[in-house]
Amino acid sequence: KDIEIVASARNIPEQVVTNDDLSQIMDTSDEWIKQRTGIKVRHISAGENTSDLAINVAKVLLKQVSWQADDLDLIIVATMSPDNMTPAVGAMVQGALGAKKAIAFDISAACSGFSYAISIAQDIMIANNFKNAMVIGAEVLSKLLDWQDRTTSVLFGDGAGGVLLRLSSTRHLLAKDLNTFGDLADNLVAGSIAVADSWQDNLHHISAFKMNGREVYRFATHNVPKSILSAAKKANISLDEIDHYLLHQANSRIITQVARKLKQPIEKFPVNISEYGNTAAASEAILLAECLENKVIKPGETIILSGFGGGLTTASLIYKF
Ligand SMILES: O=C(O)C1CCN(c2ccc(-c3cc(CO)ccc3Cl)cn2)CC1
Repeated sequence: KDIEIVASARNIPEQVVTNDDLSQIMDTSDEWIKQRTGIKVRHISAGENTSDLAINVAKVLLKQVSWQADDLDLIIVATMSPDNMTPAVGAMVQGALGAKKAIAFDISAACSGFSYAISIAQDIMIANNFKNAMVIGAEVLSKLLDWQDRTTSVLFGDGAGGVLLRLSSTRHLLAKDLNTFGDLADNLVAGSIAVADSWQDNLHHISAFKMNGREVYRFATHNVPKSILSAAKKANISLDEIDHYLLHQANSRIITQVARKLKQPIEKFPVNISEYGNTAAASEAILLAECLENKVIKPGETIILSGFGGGLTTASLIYKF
């Protein structure tokens, strides 16, 4: 028993914010952002919250298959920017679809979240003999950013993507390598809700994104190749047998460095960061949906999905279409 990806979709806010727009409100430049990150524009919510993007993805996914909403057994949303502590975005999607049979919840693993969620969906589906699942990565990071902090706010964007999974008798998810480095947790923090000194004065304040960019960058260049090699070993395949490397779109220079470290041609590494910025848990979902829609990924080909970021975490999945 295994899982098979049978549909993919993405939903991106219409509003585009350019690097020049940002240089009007903080001390940065189109040149610096493009050169250091690869980002040209990002899409920023004009009022849509994370659940709105996730529900849009869910509806497009169901349109692609003949399933009804109440055929769904499981809905998992990976997000670090939910609408609420409760209800979960997953539950809001379940309610909006009327998918009454589905159990639905969120998982929080930042930029590794989509890969963690697919891995967890596979385990739950096999353990419970669920026939299908919907897995979505959705973020409205703009609500968490400090738009005066040029070291973080220029890097991120909003968006959502997702897949439908079906229980399958043929093998597809050849290996998974999930890791958490909690000792490095403080290097990427967003949305902290502090406790007031005296309980009746609770602060109702959520903290903005804070990142030790140098440390997270170093962490990624060191641990992403390790995670990919570990997954390839578990799948008993060589790196040359992987047709496409879909890395979390955190920074274009990291992608180049990982390709060089793994001695794999850069053509195997699709990049769309120039259009979206870093969309955390939505990043891999959007990239996967685009690569499937543009037929970059062909039937029978093998890909690796590799997420890395907050936690700190890494997560690599090897999937054969
Ligand atoms: O000075 C420069 O060149 C700066 C140096 C710092 N940079 C960084 C640093 C870290 C990230 C990052 C973020 C996440 C969060 O999802 C996950 C994974 C990564 Cl590797 C992205 N950019 C930008 C260019």
